[in-house]
Amino acid sequence: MHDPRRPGDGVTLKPVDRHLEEILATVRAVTPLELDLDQALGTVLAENVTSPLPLPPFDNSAMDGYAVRAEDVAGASETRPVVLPVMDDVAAGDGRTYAVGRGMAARIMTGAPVPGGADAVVPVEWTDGGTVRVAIRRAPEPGNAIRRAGEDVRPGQVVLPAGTPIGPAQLGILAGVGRRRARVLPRPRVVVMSTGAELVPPGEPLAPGKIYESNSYTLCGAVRQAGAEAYRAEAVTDDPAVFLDRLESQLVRADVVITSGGVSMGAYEPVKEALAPLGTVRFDKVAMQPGMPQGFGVVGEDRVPIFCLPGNPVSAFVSFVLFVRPALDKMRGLPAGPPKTVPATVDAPLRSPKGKRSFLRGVLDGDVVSPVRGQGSHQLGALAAANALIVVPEDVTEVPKGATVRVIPL
Ligand SMILES: Nc1nc2c(c(=O)[nH]1)N[C@H]1C(S)=C(S)[C@@H](COP(=O)(O)OP(=O)(O)OC[C@H]3O[C@@H](n4cnc5c(N)ncnc54)[C@H](O)[C@@H]3O)O[C@H]1N2
Ligand code: MOO
Repeated sequence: MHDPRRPGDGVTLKPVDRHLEEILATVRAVTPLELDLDQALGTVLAENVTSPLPLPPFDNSAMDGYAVRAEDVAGASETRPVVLPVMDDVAAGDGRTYAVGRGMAARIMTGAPVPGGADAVVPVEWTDGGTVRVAIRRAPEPGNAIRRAGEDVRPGQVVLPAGTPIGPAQLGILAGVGRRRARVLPRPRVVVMSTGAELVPPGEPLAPGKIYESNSYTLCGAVRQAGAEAYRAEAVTDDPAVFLDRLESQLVRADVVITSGGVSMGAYEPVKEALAPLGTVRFDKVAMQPGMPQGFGVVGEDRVPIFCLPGNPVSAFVSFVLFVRPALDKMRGLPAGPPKTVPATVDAPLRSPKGKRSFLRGVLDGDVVSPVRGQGSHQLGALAAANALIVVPEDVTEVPKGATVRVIPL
C-alpha cells in the first residue's frame, strides 16, 4: 500500500486501497430469499442444490431410429442388410413399457425410453425407414445412440454449490432437476441520485447555463451490468434540506445509495452539507485522479451504505469501477476486491500527478493500449471512446511510450 501524500495545498490524501478496504469492511451480503426461477437470473445461489433424481432419468434414445438387440444385426452391411419386423413405435414422452424380443425392432424417437431387451439404437439413416419391416444396412455397437440414466447427474449429487452466480445454464440445471424456486442472494437494489442546479433531463430543452444530466444514466447502466437493480431518483438541486428529504424517501427501496455531485469545495455542496453532520458518512480526498473527492458511509435506521461520488462524469464512473462495483460484488456474496488488471504496452507517453494513482482512459487492442485524446474528468465523449483504464501508480509521474502498464478492461 502507498503512503498518503501531501500535495501542495497541505491536505493529506487517503490511499485508494485503504478507501476500498474501509468500504468492503462496511458492506454486508444482502439477505437471502426464495425466488421463482423466472426472477433468479443474475442472483447468486444461497444453498447447495442437490438433484433428487438421476439425469437423464431413464435410458433413452439419442437418435431417431430403431431399438434393436445389437447381436441380431451384427452382420448387417450395405450388400447384406438384415431385415427385422417392427413391433412398436416409441415416441418421446411415451410412458408405457415396451420390450424388444429376439429378432425384432421397435421404431424409436430421440428422447424416448429404450425398450427392455434392446441394447442399441440404429439411426434411421442406416435403414430403409420401414414401418412394418425394416432393412438395416449397418451394424451398431452395443450401446449405440443410447443415453444412460444418471450419466449426466447422479441422484443426491450437488449440481450447484452455494455461491454460484445464476446465469442461463444454471437456470437450466435448476429446472432440469425439477426446482421451481431457489434460495438466492437477490440483486442488490441501488438508488442513483444526481445533484446539481444545472442539470436537465435529456430530451428536454436546454436553457443557458444548463447541461444534460448524464451521470445517472452511466451509473444505472454500470449498476445493472454489475448484477444489481438500479432505480433513478429525480435529480435534486443544490438545497441540502431537499436532498435529505429526497434521500429519506428513497431509503425504503435501497440496499445501496449512490449520489453524484455536491462533494467538493464549492459554495453549494448539498450532499456534503447534508451528510457530514450526521457523523456516519465520511468525506475524504482519495489519492487518485480522477475521483479525488469521495464520500462513503451509512444512512438511515437500516444503515444503508451510501457512496457520494464526485459529479464530474468521468470521476463518477471511475469511482464506480474502483469502489462501488467491488462493494456490489460483496453484497451479492461474490469474491470482492480491486478491479482486475491486465498488462499492456502503451503506445504513447503518459503523464500523471505525483502522489495520485491515475486512471487514464484508453483503447485496449490485444496487448497494446492507446490513451484517448481528452483526459479531462468532464470529457464524456472521450470516456465513451475508451474501453479500458490505464493505471499509473502514485510514485510514477511519467511513463515512456513502449512501457508496460497495468490496464483495467471496462
Ligand atoms: N476548489 C476546488 N474545486 C474543485 C476541487 C477541489 O479540490 N477544489 N475538486 C475538483 C474535483 S477533482 C472534482 S471531481 C469536482 C467534484 O465536484 P462535485 O462532486 O462537487 O460535483 P459538482 O460540482 O456538482 O459537479 C462537477 C461537474 O460535474 C458536472 N455534473 C455534476 N453532476 C452531473 C450529472 N449528473 N450529469 C452530468 N454532469 C454532471 C457538473 O456540471 C460540474 O461540471 O470538483 C472539482 N472542483
Ligand atoms: O478528481 Mo476530480 O474527480 O478531477 O475529476
